[in-house]
Amino acid sequence: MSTPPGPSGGAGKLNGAVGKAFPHIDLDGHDLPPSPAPSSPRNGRKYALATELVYTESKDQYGASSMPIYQSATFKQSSAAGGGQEYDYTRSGNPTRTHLERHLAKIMNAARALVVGSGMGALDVITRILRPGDEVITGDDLYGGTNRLLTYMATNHGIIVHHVDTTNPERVKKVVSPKTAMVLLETPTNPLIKIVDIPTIAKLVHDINAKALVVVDNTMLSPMLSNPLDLGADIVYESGTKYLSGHHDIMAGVLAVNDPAIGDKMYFTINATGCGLAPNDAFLLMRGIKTLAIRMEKQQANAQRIAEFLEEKGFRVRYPGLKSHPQYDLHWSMARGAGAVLSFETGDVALSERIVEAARLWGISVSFGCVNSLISMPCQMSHASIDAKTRKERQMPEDIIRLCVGIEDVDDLIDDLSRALVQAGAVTVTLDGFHATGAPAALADVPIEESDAAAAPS
Ligand SMILES: Cc1ncc(COP(=O)(O)O)c(C=O)c1O
Ligand SMILES: N[C@@H](CCSC[C@H](N)C(=O)O)C(=O)O
Repeated sequence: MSTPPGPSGGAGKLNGAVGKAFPHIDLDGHDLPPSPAPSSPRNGRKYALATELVYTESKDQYGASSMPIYQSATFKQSSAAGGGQEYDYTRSGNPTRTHLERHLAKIMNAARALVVGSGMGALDVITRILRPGDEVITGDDLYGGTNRLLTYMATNHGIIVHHVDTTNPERVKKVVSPKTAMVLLETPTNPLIKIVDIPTIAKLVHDINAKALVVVDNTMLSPMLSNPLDLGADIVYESGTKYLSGHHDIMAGVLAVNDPAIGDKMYFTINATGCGLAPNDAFLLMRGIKTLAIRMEKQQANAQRIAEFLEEKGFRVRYPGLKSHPQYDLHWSMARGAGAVLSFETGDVALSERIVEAARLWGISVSFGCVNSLISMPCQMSHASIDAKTRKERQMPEDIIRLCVGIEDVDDLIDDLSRALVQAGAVTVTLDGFHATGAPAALADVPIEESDAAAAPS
């Protein structure tokens, strides 16, 4: 199979990183979608992001090229009075964690970054800023765990949560009030891959209530593709379990801010509750970050090919790298890439289940952002904590299949998906290609190349 051009040429071309002198032109000379100018350097950032990801100035006394793991709970003090050392106890601070936090602050364009034990742990730290009676505005296509934590806060801690369609800034505007303490945004949303206009919402929220905090979950893009602090967010958090670490071998959560007062509040919570990231996990996260650019580039190129393949076959595909995405321009005005998560519908839950279970190379797992490709049914897996009634109200299709694309050979991924579609009965293969076999709305009617047909079971 030949490689089709990506979104406006070169899927996953990281223009901010690749062509910093010419931010709208990638090195192959393709025009790229409009994107914001590279963010202004902060925290001593001198190079393009791909370089900064691997570039660190370790203060290690032996010049170790990789920051050592300070696997120590406590640190010797030089005097009974405490001695004023930087570290006394790992819950309060640890050199490996500090090294990672400084590195993250640099790549997230933040004055300060903090790391905790998971993405949900990061959101928990943020929600502890809230007081009973505070109002939170958030989306109606929200990660299941985020929905669960906000529901818990509403039930047990007197927080009022408004779920609105955040893809429409006017809907957000209608509910912002002096009681609004926080506006929590995800973009692209998961699993419906809807795009939220961060700059417009941040401005309208701050214009109405300057004290309201705009919080962005950047898990779906990572700092490689977006820096929401530069788009008007007050707090950015992400699950480091995903793209940042990239290998599904740790859980981690990352927080980033520019306002030192918010940073101090969050640090207080981390020390007080003991949720800071352990040194060994900090080491692994730091190691993962160094390959973020190259992983992301390959994952996006693969995702683009797969999204185009499924769309060509007649499925309804949601991916911001496709020109058919209704918010394509908005996405590219805020981000430097489309990411590697896409979803598609079959029109039939049982058919979707059969496709998922027929895949071999694609692992049936929750999570995303890893080097391995994953397939899942969000309504039954990652978003199962949102009850069926709420899912229906929020128009989440029960049959939706989510693909989280890894770094494997893309033709192997497409062959495996083709075979799963055939085996599941979504399509049948004849000598002249794929033919729909079931309910028309559920099926793709697609000619495929002979090599794909050969891969399908008879
Ligand atoms: C968008 C999003 N935010 C936050 C989280 C929470 O991250 P973690 O699993 O690391 O707690 C997840 C997934 O779990 C997610 O998909
Ligand atoms: N059983 C877990 C599900 C985690 S979902 C992980 C990830 N965010 C995804 O979207 O796949 C839970 O209940 O939290």
